[in-house]
Amino acid sequence: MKPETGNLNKEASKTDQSKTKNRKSKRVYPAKLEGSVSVPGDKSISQRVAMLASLADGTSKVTGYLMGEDAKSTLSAMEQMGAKAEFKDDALYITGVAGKLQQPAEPLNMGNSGTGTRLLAGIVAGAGVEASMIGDDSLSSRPMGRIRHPLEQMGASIGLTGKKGTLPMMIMGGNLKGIGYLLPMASAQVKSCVLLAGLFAEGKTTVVEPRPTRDHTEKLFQALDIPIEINGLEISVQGTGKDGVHFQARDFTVPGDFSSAAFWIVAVAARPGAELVIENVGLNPRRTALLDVMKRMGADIEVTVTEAKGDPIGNIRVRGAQLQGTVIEGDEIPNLIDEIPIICVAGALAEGQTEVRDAAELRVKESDRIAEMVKNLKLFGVQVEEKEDGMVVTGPNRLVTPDAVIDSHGDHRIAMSAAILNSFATGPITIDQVDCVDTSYPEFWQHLEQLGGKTN
Ligand SMILES: O=C(O)C1=C[C@@H](OP(=O)(O)O)[C@@H](O)[C@H](O)C1
Ligand SMILES: C=C(OP(=O)(O)O)C(=O)O
Repeated sequence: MKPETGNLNKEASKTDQSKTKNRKSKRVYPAKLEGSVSVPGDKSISQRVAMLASLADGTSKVTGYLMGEDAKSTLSAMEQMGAKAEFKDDALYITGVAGKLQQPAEPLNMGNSGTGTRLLAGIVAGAGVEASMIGDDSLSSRPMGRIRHPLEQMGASIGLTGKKGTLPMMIMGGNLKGIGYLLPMASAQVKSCVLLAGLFAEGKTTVVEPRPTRDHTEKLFQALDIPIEINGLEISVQGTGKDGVHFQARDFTVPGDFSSAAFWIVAVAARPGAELVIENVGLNPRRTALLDVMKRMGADIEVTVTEAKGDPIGNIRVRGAQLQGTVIEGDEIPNLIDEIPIICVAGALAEGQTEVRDAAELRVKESDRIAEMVKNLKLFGVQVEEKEDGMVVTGPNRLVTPDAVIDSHGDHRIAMSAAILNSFATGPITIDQVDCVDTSYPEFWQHLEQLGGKTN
């Protein structure tokens, strides 16, 4: 995609086919990683901004938008429904449809993005446009029944034509009514889907979460003056019903993605003598539980807040140490859900046991992240025991690069975790299917080299 053109549709429809057929691989060498880096824009926030700015009345200037595949797919889908997106002077300008989405002429191709699919399903159902959604192999194996259930309670009709409640998905909505919904799992995607549908519905929609999850949707509603009430785990939005959705465009700054920073935090925290600064990272407290875990494990971490208005943004300084094992469970899990693969790498290097519990959701991410991490850790000689809802890693382990190819199974976080794992090992490793890294962190390999790594 040429950022200048702003027309993302054709690119998005290309992503899937090329993703499954084009199995790019990377050879990654052991290295001491250190220095300073600035990670690209937050994936969760970028996608929510794309959706809300596309619904708004007027043009929003967005700085720091993630140019990763997931954020591009979501923006393309919004363009297919009438929004205009244009890149100019390093910023993205989105002109919204003032609440009136157009019927897309073609299926919305969501690529690899669970967030894009589930959140946008709520908007599409609420807005009453008829649309179908498709995605790549990984996305087409992920559960969508979790959004069908509440959306159908609100009055939409959701067809899932995949074998097991999976994509392709047909959405027919409109004239929704507000509901009260107790979320069966801690999922910011399901919460956001219901709140976004609720925005269009007649009456009030309330969701209750079992554990606190990332609150970017709520924060963006507040920033856009969309009435929302938050009482602990209970969140309500007043739907506009027949009056239609109306809110004014505004400018957004997307901070660096903490989940991308996590790879470098662990790479340095687990290596005594290494030092790193990561700049301009989003520090929303529902995203940064990894920092608490790393501190518990003995890492030396210093956070400097550079922007305190709204969600804090800041710099993270990490100094490496010999880590100690810890237990990660309960309410902490949703606030580090995407960081668990890389936490398991820290566990392999830590003294004693690192135990991950209550994380069965990992089995329905871009891959089964429990099974894939256990398999990869074992290949490197790590002592690890798989559990239904997590794993127990016993360390410290001397990591030996296996004489095997690591398959990412199309999962960006598995590919990046394997690269960091091997940075502590004995020789070069080949990681297969690395193109998935572009979904969240297209600059990852370049940054790995900038920090002293070697790849080819
Ligand atoms: O709402 C979001 O932006 C996300 C929520 C989480 O998924 P779940 O809601 O499925 O837990 C997370 O894993 C995903 O990377 C992004
Ligand atoms: C699970 C993830 O993303 P999504 O669900 O949006 O595909 C992730 O980025 O780790």
